[in-house]
Amino acid sequence: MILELDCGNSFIKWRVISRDGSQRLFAGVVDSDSALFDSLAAAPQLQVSHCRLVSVRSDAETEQLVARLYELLGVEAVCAQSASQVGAVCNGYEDYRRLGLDRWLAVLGAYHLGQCACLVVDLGTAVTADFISADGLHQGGFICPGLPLMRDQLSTHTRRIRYDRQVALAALQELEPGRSTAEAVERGCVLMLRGFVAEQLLQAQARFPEGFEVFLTGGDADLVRDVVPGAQVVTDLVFVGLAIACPLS
Ligand SMILES: Nc1ncnc2c1ncn2[C@@H]1O[C@H](COP(=O)(O)OP(=O)(O)OP(=O)(O)O)[C@@H](O)[C@H]1O
Ligand SMILES: CC(C)(CO)[C@@H](O)C(=O)NCCC(=O)O
Ligand SMILES: [K+]
Repeated sequence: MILELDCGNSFIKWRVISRDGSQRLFAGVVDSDSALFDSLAAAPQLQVSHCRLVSVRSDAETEQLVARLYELLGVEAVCAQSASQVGAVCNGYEDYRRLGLDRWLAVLGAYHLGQCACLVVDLGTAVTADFISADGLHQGGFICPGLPLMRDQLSTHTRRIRYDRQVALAALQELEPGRSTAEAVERGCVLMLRGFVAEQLLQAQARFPEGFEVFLTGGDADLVRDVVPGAQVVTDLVFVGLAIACPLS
C-alpha cells in the first residue's frame, strides 16, 4: 500500500492506495499531525510499503512529520521537490523553487489528464490559478486569499462582524443579498471566489483561443463549479501530480 499526503496550510489530505494505484483503500482530511496518526492507527490492516508527500509547510514541520511517519510505519516518506521541468511540463516561475509545490503538482496532474492547454484553480486556505499552454509551458498564475482567510480577516478587523459557525453553513444555501451578518459575509466571500474564477476563465479564453480544459480542486471547489460549466472537479488533482513527481523506484 502507498500512503500519500498533501500537507496544506490548514489541513492534511491523506489517502492510501494499492501498490499499483488502481484502488483507493482509505482517505481522509485532518487538521493536525496527531489527528493524522490517530486516523492511520484506526485504519484496519494498514500495511504501508511506500509513502510520498507534498508539503507547503516549513521545512522543519515537514521534517518532523517525515520522522514521525518513519517511527510509526517504518517507511521513509519521499517528499516532492521543486523542479524546472517534469516531462513536457516547464515551470514558468522566474525562480522555479518559489512556486508552491501544491501548485506545481496540480499543474503536472492537470496537464497529464488534459494533454492540452489548462487552467487550474485550487480553492483552499489560499486560492491559486495557474495557466499551462498546450505544449506544457506553465505561464504563471495568481494567488489570493481563500474563503477561510477572507472570513477570518473580516471578523478580526471589525467589531461587529460576529456570527455562529452553524449559521454560516446555512447561509450558503443561496446567494441572494444577505439579510443577516452571516448571510452577508458568507455570500459576499463566495461571490469574491466566483468572481475570481470568472476572471480567470476570461484570461484563459484570451490566452488559449484554440481551447483549454479547466480543472478545479481544493476543499471549496464545489462553491464555484457552476461558474465554469465544462470544468472538471478533480479532488485528487495534487495526488495525480504527486505520483508523477515521485514515481516508486
Ligand atoms: N472535509 C473537509 N475538511 C476540511 N475542509 C473542507 C472539507 N470539505 C471542504 N472543506 C473546505 O475546504 C477549505 C480548505 O481547503 P483545502 O483543504 O483544499 O486547503 P488547505 O489544506 O486548508 O490549504 P491549502 O490551500 O494550503 O491546501 C475550507 O475552506 C473548508 O471550508
Ligand atoms: C499559495 C499556497 C499557500 C497555496 O497553498 C502555496 O502554493 C504556497 O505556499 N506557495 C508559495 C508561493 C508561490 O507559489 O508563489
Ligand atoms: K492545496
